[in-house]
Amino acid sequence: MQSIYRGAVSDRTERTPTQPTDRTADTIEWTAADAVSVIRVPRASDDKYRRGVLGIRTGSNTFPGAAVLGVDAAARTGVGMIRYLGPEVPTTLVLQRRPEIVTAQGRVQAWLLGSGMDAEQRTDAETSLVRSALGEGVPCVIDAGALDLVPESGARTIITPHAGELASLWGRAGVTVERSSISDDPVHWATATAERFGVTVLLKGARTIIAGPTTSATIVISVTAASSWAATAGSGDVLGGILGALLATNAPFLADESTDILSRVAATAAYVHQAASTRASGGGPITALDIAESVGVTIAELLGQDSR
Ligand SMILES: NC(=O)C1=CN([C@@H]2O[C@H](COP(=O)(O)OP(=O)(O)OC[C@H]3O[C@@H](n4cnc5c(N)ncnc54)[C@H](OP(=O)(O)O)[C@@H]3O)[C@@H](O)[C@H]2O)[C@@H](O)CC1
Ligand SMILES: Nc1ncnc2c1ncn2[C@@H]1O[C@H](COP(=O)(O)OP(=O)(O)O)[C@@H](O)[C@H]1O
Repeated sequence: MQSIYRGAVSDRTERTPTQPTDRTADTIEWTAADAVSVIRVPRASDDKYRRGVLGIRTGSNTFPGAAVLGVDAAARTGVGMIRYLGPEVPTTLVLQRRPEIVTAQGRVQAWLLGSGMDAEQRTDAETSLVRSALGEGVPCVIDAGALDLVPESGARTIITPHAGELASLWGRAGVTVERSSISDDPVHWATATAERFGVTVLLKGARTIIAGPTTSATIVISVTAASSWAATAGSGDVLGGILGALLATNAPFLADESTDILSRVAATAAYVHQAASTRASGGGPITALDIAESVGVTIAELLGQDSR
């Protein structure tokens, strides 16, 4: 199996940061072989629970589509079961699209939280349900409208902001930073955020950057999109679903709270997302749902390239 260190150092930065980090980051570009090393193929001894159950609290009556997109992408990434536990409107739409989804509460191996939520419109009841998920001690993906709760999250958390959401996260912590500053130096800001908030950061963009919080794990990972057709509404909600499914299926390997593994899982989600976008696009325009629909065949092709 290829090492994550193969593919090597593309930019080594030593800088005086504007925020408290002095970490020197070696950035590697994630490869198909790296992604394959993280995708868990079901075995004869597996059943739906052994494969992993993903809990999803996403969507709102304002943004129900985000829930459908994330659920669809997670289902196509491959997971034993999805428990979708959201508001009424998205629940109806999710079940119309995917009757496989379970809407009853129960144990999960990972949570996907926040896509399609609006922190300012969230009810107290919804906030307390998200808090309760964060408090369960299972690995979590925090996206979009749950990012305000990052300071309350545990160690095994991956956050998936775009540059604007990351600027807001720092703003709430009392540090003003422009969205454009983050886009101009995503490696720095992903690293600084991971250290400041103690979470694994997947900073979205044409070049997605993944950084973990530990000072010992100095590797920062990049995933560079082959084209920009994926810059379309709901594309990030699809990424959240892919990541949630990969997190749930890798849950047995996350028990040691290794943040390095979280970075590998996050990078694989970004890789699968960009590969599925490329496959769906074929050089032309795509919708977010097109990306989700091509995830299964994209993973099959990745596994077919594996030389193990
Ligand atoms: N199908 C679904 O259900 C979908 C649901 N989605 C869900 O929506 C939620 C919000 O996520 P988001 O990333 O869209 O908004 P957000 O982070 O608040 O950034 C807003 C920034 O954009 C800017 N801006 C706005 N309009 C602009 C314009 N025309 N041209 C230029 N700029 C413009 C605006 O700037 P302003 O207008 O204030 O100057 C502000 O800076 C989230 O929960 C997500 O999951 C999405 O995934 C989409 C599909
Ligand atoms: N210029 C670009 N080229 C390629 N991919 C992009 C580009 N801009 C954004 N993306 C990708 O598209 C997705 C957008 O996510 P996000 O900003 O959360 O949108 P949404 O909230 O509409 O789902 C991310 O996966 C991001 O990496």
